[in-house]
Amino acid sequence: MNRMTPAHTDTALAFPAGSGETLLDLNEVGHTYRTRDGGGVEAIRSVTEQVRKGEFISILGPSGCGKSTLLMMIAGLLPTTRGAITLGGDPVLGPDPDSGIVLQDAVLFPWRTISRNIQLPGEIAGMPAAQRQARADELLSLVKLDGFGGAYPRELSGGMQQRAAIARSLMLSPSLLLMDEPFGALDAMTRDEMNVELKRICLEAGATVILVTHSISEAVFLSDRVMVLGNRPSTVREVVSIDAPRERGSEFVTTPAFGAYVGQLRALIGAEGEHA
Ligand SMILES: Nc1ncnc2c1ncn2[C@@H]1O[C@H](COP(=O)(O)OP(=O)(O)OP(=O)(O)O)[C@@H](O)[C@H]1O
Repeated sequence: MNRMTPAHTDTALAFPAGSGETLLDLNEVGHTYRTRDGGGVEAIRSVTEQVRKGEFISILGPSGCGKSTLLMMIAGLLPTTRGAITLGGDPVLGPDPDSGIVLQDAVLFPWRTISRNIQLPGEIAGMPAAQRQARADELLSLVKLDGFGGAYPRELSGGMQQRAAIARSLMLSPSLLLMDEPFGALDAMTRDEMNVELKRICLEAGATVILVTHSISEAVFLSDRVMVLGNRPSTVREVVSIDAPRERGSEFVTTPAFGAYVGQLRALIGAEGEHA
């Protein structure tokens, strides 16, 4: 299985979004939760979509429509009850080191230094110590935490902790990075800064990313394509391509194109959908 190679800036930037081969294939994927009374909650009815190597995809939709459910199925943390998912051509049947995941809470171990937190997936995978440390140093630099490897999580701000969590998710160079509201707990200004950073990190790492967010503006800022889900039981309402240069600075949000995409997505989601 091809793995994303870290920090190959030139290659990643020269590589236009979605020109690569299919990495992730969702084929009529659905999930119905079984309830204790023997009934069921159909969260996702049917999603069919292909994600190509190097793409950044956001999933938007009304609260409770099944965004996290879909992400957990892609991560192999929740089984599909309908359809099938393949990653790099292989069926997703359980958690796979080829998928890295970042959640709203950074979930760093407080008794481990930042470097040792970042190295954890490498330790679990049996990576030799020297190789782990070298990779952690590389990642600390990628997420601009040079010099903080020996610090403990409590010594870092929320945004810095999330950057450490992103670095940890990249430890095993996964093909796919899955993110569920990674900056949802941060204040608005830090969140904007983190989005600029995330865009840079993903382009430098050549990452393929699927992001669940409630924020329309975040989705437009970061994505090559935005998948809009409808109300539960969900299907894909529309997939909107964001036709803008892949390298985006904070000035992108002031452009008419940005405003037009935000308006289009807000109309698609409807009043119940979202905030920004
Ligand atoms: N373990 C469970 N058992 C039964 N129903 C569940 C379970 N987990 C989630 N659900 C239901 O499935 C639906 C989809 O939940 P999910 O968390 O995927 O939605 P979401 O779009 O991520 O929500 P939000 O935007 O509010 O975070 C919801 O109606 C939820 O109540």
